[in-house]
Amino acid sequence: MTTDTTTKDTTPGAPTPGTTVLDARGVTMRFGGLTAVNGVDLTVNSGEIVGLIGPNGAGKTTFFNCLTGLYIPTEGEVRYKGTVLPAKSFKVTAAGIARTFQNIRLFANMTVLENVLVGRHTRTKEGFWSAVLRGPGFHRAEATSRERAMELLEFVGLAPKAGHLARNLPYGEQRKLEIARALASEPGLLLLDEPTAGMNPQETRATEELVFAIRDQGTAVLVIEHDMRFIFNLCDRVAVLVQGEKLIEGDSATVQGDERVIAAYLGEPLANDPGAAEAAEVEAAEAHAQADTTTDTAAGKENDR
Ligand SMILES: Nc1ncnc2c1ncn2[C@@H]1O[C@H](COP(=O)(O)OP(=O)(O)OP(=O)(O)O)[C@@H](O)[C@H]1O
Repeated sequence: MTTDTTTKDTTPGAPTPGTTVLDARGVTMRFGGLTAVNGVDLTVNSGEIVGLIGPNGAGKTTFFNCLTGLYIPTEGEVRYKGTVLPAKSFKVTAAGIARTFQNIRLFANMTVLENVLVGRHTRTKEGFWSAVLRGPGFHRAEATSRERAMELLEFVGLAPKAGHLARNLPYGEQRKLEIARALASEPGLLLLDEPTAGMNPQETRATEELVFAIRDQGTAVLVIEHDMRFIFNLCDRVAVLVQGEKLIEGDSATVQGDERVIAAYLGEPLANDPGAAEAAEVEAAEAHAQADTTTDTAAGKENDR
């Protein structure tokens, strides 16, 4: 795996830096009466790593699910390279968006190599009969897939463990394998949902290098993460979700220094935030009740005399 964090892909056919890969507009997702994501706009350009942060329950994973066809947004539109995405996750993967999940979802009893090969299926043109009859076309395609899968394992540093069962890998390597499997579909955009959750500092640092290398190979990245140091080191741009709405978006320095972001993480009420009116009402009611109790107590003391 290369650890060069500065070079950009200059091979022919690589996307022009700065072109829009993902364009999400007004994405809203409601579950009954709960609005988990509310009118969120977000773009990711080629050559970029964009971070999506926010407190627990802010709507980050729901937004990811809207991007990958797992959920059909109640409102809004998601375009990948200018085309509106189909509302089926396998079609979204075929279009060029791959993802990893918050909780590792590997095929535990398959080998490391087989897990990556599963990720290749959207890029394999051989059909059902070819697989059943196992003709020369099938064997050629299988050999190409294995070669590409081994390249990816080399890239993430797991080639020596290609024959191991996935369940026997240490945690950090299982996360790497998930990334390799996602890359096997040759995505133009990779969505990572909490890629460093449960990792030690060395594993987190290695993941950072891996994400830079993925970006340098021409894949744009959108990443959800709670580890702020990781996010602010890694991302060109960071968007903050709070209670389903985008609070702010900017470079790491801007977002890190924004008082509203700090307040959102500390749980302080924000000016103009979605729950501010209700919080103010509750506070006023509590203050009123407190005042009544004080008066009653004073009056009681008066009557006791
Ligand atoms: N399938 C669902 N049905 C009903 N409510 C849901 C569903 N999925 C998520 N929610 C709710 O939507 C809100 C946003 O949840 P979501 O998991 O997207 O937040 P998050 O920012 O990813 O949180 P975390 O950082 O804890 O993973 C939460 O109130 C959650 O309970």
